[in-house]
Amino acid sequence: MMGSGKTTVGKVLSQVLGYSFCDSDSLIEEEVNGTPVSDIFQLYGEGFFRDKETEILRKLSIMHRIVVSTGGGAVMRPINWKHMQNGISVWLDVPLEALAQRISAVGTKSRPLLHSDSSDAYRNTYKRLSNLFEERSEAYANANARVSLENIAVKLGYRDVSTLTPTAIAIEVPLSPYLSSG
Ligand SMILES: Nc1ncnc2c1ncn2[C@@H]1O[C@H](COP(=O)(O)OP(=O)(O)OP(=O)(O)O)[C@@H](O)[C@H]1O
Ligand SMILES: O=C(O)C1=C[C@@H](O)[C@@H](O)[C@H](O)C1
Repeated sequence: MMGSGKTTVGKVLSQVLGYSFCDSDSLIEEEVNGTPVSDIFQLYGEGFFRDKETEILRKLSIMHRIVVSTGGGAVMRPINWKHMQNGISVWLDVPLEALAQRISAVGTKSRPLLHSDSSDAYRNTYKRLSNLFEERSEAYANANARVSLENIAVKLGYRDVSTLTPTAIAIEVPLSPYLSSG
């Protein structure tokens, strides 16, 4: 989901593994001459963005030793799963309240599916995230692994998921069954 920390945690994970890191949104922006995602949506529409996203995921899927942060909506196209299944997919499951807090703190301008001029940024963001999550939760569950911030917080004895650092989250990604020791 948007704001779940895919980029932040993904970068830490790539450092731990000694892999390179790529953010699919950034690659799409580069391909459209440095146009920000929000402008791509506005100028060319979501369908254009989604086609670029699929093409970028296809290219990334043949690369090795790389951690990819995808856009939160990539899970909705079956063809994207075909590409993602060349690697190990991880669902970073963050409570919607925490997502809405993070996103409304920085504003929704760069996130076209959440943006509104509502005066109550938290409530608006929470409502839109809830709708998106309802549409997507089944698709997220296709991931090879789910990393639940709520579960990590309970395990570490924290009351609030916002106390969890990106490193504490990255080390909970259950990759050992997939990585060879050689
Ligand atoms: N564990 C964390 N603790 C505190 N803040 C965090 C944590 N993880 C991410 N953040 C903050 O939340 C915001 C969103 O994080 P990030 O950009 O990594 O998410 P994302 O899943 O890549 O989002 P998007 O898909 O919308 O680009 C950033 O401001 C980031 O600094
Ligand atoms: O969840 C989504 O659908 C999106 C997430 C962002 O990373 C971008 O890919 C775009 O804003 C759409």
